[in-house]
Amino acid sequence: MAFLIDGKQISQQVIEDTAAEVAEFQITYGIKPGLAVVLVGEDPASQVYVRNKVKRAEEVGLNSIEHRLAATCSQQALNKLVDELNTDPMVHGILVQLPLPAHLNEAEIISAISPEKDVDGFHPLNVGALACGEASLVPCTPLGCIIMLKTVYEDLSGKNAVVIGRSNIVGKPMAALLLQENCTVTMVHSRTKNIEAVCSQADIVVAAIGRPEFVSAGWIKPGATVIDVGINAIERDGRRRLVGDVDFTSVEPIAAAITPVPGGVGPMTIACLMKNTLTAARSQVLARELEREAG
Ligand SMILES: Nc1nc2c(c(=O)[nH]1)N[C@@H](CN(C=O)c1ccc(C(=O)N[C@@H](CCC(=O)O)C(=O)O)cc1)CN2
Ligand SMILES: [Mg+2]
Repeated sequence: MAFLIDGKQISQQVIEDTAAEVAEFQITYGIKPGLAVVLVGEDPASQVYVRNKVKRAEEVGLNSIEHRLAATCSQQALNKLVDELNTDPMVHGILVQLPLPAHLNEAEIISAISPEKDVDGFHPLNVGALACGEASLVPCTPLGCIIMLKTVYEDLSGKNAVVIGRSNIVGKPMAALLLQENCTVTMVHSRTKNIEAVCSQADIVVAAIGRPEFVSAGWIKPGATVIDVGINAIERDGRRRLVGDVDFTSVEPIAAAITPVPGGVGPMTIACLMKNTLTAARSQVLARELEREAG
């Protein structure tokens, strides 16, 4: 039986640590770090995630600001809101919930967010900084995966890690972070040949492909650690269920450690957003102090 990497418990610790640091920040600087969450439209899953983000932000003591725009809102209106948030000194972090309705250009909006307030770590400047090993604001889901992996391994150096999926939100930044931890990293995707054989060599498998229960027992080396980023709603036995990208039932007896779905990576994503907001607030306050000193 594998060790269950408990995302709920680990995320609670991240939340508590961040709350303590937020309280200290407020004492030192006399302001609360501010997080603005922008939701466009009424996608039911996005509404749940945004509600949870706002709830967690309040719990850690952030100044939480929520903006809701209609699904029909124009690119111009969304750009205008982002511009206003960029210049608002009470806002240190800006998050635009994805996916956006199809008529809106996601890349343009992500690039419009000021890089120092980009708590999702999706802005091209932050992506570049991560590639150079210099990032401070890194995407929340991969950051959460690294924190979970560090509860299993004291040192990730030299581990063979395979990342399944090459999305900008998870796969690519995940590979960059694992590389920063000195793992030997392989990325596999829909065009990879012998994907199963590649995965079965891995000490660490991170599955982020968005296909329910795609990774099965034959893909996993006995004793490997499996991080399941997938959140897929399926119907089984007439009931709606959430399953990951990993076939938990067949993989769990083979792996040494595994994340469950739900209760694994998901809660870590939200906890890391709180952590990133504090990081962003600290660096903005420091930058302003330096500007003042320079006159
Ligand atoms: N701007 C962003 N958009 C999206 C991101 C993101 O990081 N930034 N990630 C995902 C959605 N997401 C956060 O936004 C997210 C997804 C899932 C969870 C979560 O806690 N899931 C629970 C199960 C929830 C349920 O019951 O439906 C779990 O896994 O236990 C948190 C955050 C895409 N968009
Ligand atoms: Mg992919």
